[in-house]
Amino acid sequence: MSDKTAGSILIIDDNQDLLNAAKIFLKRHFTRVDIESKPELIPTLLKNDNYDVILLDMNFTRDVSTGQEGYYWLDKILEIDPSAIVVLITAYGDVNTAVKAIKQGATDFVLKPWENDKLLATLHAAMKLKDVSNQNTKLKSQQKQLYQDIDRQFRDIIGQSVAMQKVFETIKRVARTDANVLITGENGTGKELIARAIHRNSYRDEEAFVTVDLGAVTESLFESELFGHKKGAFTDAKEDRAGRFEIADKGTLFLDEIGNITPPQQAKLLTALQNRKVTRVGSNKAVEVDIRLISATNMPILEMIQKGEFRQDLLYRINTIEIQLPALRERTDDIPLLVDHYIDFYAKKYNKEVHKASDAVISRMQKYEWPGNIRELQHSIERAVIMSSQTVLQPEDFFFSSSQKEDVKSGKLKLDDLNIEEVEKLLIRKALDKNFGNITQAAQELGLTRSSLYRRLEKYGL
Ligand SMILES: Nc1ncnc2c1ncn2[C@@H]1O[C@H](COP(=O)(O)OP(=O)(O)OP(=O)(O)O)[C@@H](O)[C@H]1O
Repeated sequence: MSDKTAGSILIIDDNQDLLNAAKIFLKRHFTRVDIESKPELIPTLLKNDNYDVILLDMNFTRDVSTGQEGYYWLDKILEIDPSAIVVLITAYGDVNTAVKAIKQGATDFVLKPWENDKLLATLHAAMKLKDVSNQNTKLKSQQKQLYQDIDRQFRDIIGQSVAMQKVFETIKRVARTDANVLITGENGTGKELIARAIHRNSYRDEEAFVTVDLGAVTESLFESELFGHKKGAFTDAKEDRAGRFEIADKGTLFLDEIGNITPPQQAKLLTALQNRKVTRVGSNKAVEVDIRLISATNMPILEMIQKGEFRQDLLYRINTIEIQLPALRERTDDIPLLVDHYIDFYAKKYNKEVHKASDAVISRMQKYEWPGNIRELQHSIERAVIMSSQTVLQPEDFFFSSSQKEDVKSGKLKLDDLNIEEVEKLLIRKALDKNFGNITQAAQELGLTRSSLYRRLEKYGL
C-alpha cells in the first residue's frame, strides 16, 4: 500500500529546474503533482482541474522581486476559486512581501531555497486545511438542504381574509428590518409558520432559523440549552456545546412559548437579550451573538404582567412589533381555501381520488369552534382523506356534528342508555378530538395500535 497523501498539488514557477526538482520530490509524498512555468495558464488550469493546494511563486519576470506579479496571480486564483489554498514561494529575506500576501488571502509561504522537510510540513498542513474547508462547505450545504426541507412544509400560508391580509402586510414591512417580533395567537394558528416567513423574507435568509420550544425545556436545562455549556460544567456535560443563541448567530432565533418561562428564566433571558452576549454554563467568557429575535406565545401576556407573572421589561425587549394571529373561527372566510389546500395535499400524499369537500362540510366547518385551529383542521382533513372512499368528502367523514361535539365536550356518559359499543365510540371520538384528529396519538391514548383504531373507526363509521 502506498503511503502517499491523497491530494493534488499545482506548482507555478518560472524556473523549470526548480519545478522539475520539486515534482520529483513531492511525487513521492502526494498522489498528484502538476507543474507549470507560465502563470498566464493559471485560469485555464483551474477551470479544468481542482487542486487541493497551489504553490505559487511571487516573482516571474527575471530580476524583479517586488512580488507584484505574485499578488496579481494570487488575486486571480482567489477570484476563480475563493476557497483555493495558496502557498507562496518567496525569496529568502522577502518575508514582508509574503506577510502582505497572506493578508490578501494566501494560506502560508515557503522560503526559497527550501528545506524539503519544511516544504513537506507546510504542504501537509495546507492539505489538512483544505480538507477541513471541504468538510465545512459540505456541512453548510447539507444544513442548507435540511433547512429548505423543513421550510418547505411551512411555505404555503393560506389566507385571503381581511385579518390575514393585515398579517401579510405586517410581515412585508418588518421582515427586512431587524426588529424583534412577538407573534401571539392560540395553538395551531400558524405562529411558527409566520416566524419562518419573516426569516425567509429577511436579510438573514441564508443563515440559520433556530427554534427553541421554551415550553418543553426543563428548568435545569434552560441555561445550557439556550447559552450552551462547557465540558464538565455538570454531570451530563460530556463535551463543549454551543447553545441555541450561538447556533443562531447571524440568523434568526425563534423562542416559541415564551409565556411559559419562570421569573428566574425571564431574568436570564433578559440579560442575554440586553447584552447581546451569552456565557456558556461553566465558562466565564461571554460570546457576542448577532441574532434577530422572534418570539411567540399563546398566553395572555398583558394579564400575566398585571399579575406579576411576566416581566414588563422583557416584554418591551421582545415586542417591538406584535403580530396577533386570528383564531380560525374568526376568519371562517379562509376555511374553503384551507380545505382545498389540505385536500389537495393529502390526496397526493396518500394517492387518493378525493378532490373536494361538499358544501355541507364547509358550512359545518364554518360553524365549528376549532379549538386546535389550523392544526386541527389539517388533521381532520388528513383523517377524512385517508378514510373516505368517495371523491367528495361528506360531513360523516368528520367529527364535528354539534351533538357529537357536545357529548365529547361534556364527556358525560349517560349510563342508562349506553351499551359497550356506544361507550367505545364516545371514547374514540373524545380521544380523536383531544388529539385534533391525530390517529397515532389518539391510538396511543386509548391503548390501541393504529390499525386496531382504524378497524374500529371503520366499524362504527366514524
Ligand atoms: N395560514 C395557514 N395556511 C396554511 N397552513 C397553516 C396556516 N397556519 C398554520 N398552518 C399549518 O398549521 C399547522 C400549525 O401551525 P404552526 O405550528 O405554525 O402553529 P403554532 O401557532 O406555532 O402552533 P403552537 O402554538 O401549537 O406551537 C402547521 O402544519 C402549519 O403549516
